Amino acid sequence: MSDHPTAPVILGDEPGTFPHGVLAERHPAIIRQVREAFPYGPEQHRALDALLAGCTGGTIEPLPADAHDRRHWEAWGMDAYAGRSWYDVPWLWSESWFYRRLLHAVGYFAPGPWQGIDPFRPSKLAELDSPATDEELAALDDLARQPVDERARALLHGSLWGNRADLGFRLSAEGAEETAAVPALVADDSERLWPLLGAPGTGTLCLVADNAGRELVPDLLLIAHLLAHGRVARAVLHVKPYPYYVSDATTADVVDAVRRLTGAEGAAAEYGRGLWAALTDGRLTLRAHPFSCAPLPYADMPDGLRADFAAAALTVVKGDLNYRRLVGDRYWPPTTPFAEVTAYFPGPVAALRTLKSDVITGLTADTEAALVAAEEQRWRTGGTHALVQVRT
Ligand SMILES: O=P(O)(O)OC[C@@]1(O)O[C@H](CO)[C@@H](O)[C@@H]1O
Repeated sequence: MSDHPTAPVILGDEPGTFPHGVLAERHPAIIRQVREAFPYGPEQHRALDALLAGCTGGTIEPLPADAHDRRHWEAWGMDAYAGRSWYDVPWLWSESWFYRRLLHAVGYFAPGPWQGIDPFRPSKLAELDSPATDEELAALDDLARQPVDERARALLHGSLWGNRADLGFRLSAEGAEETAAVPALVADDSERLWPLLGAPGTGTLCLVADNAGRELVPDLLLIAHLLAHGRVARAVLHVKPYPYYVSDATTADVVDAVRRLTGAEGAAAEYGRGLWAALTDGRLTLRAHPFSCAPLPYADMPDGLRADFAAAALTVVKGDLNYRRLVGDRYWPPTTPFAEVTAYFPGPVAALRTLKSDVITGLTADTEAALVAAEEQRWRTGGTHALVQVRT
């Protein structure tokens, strides 16, 4: 990273910027949505009121002394940021902190009747049960007639564009439209991805999942296809240990998605049965590492997680937030080489992401110029562009 060692870390302190809008508007909207989703009691409403006041105008208050994960948060910077405004600490940190505090407010971690109740489950299920999901599953019957490699390419693109289905993003992206002036894919290394899987039937694919529902389903279809055709021997799917960024996938969401597939008809059901069998016989394993909800970049990952990624032939990292964590949540010059900012990653890595925040690396100067000419800086956050970037 020699050329760009000091790209500024993104904070949320500047009114009018995307990060400020997330803290000042998106988080209050999420609190409203969660209040409406469940008949929470007075204690939870009071805690949500306090969170609303704190996250929009207050300071960071440490977790209670008996919080089960206090040790993690201490290691992740809680004591250093305590007493500071949510807007003045790294935006990545304050966003993660918001979801941790929200779960505290609704009693997600405390022993009692609300323990383990995902406040985002109603919206996740609504999406999984939607007619749009039916249509996507029905389309798999046509895809089944394509050659195996074509199917792999189509499923990769399904997984990529599935990342637009992010329920938090949709809270603030009404009206985002496709634009034809510049290509939808701002970087496309997808043909470099396949050889990294190694000799058929030998390698392990790690997939770091992002959203549940209409993103997780195509992620699972891609894994099912690669396993069924012996393209990889094993797959490891990393999910979140607790609800996060509204629609991020947890183990419960994987189970819901696989059941949605097995309960469908035709090719979709076949994929579902393949996934069920792979989970049962250990070819597909799930991981829910605490660091998956950490407010830090992957460059700071602990050794256990590092070993997991090091053992994979390829790690596919899905989505916008994971991209921010992969390259570092900084205002990089857009032409900063992706390979440089991911040089620390312990093995080959591919990012599949639709662009929903300011962070970007690995563009050519021509692509950046075309994007700016057509859209000024809106291409960074509109969710209408995507990328596939690979570091071998
Ligand atoms: O990671 P995902 O689901 O693709 O996107 C998450 C997201 O909606 O949330 C963040 C802002 O809160 C942004 O990084 C991005 O826009």
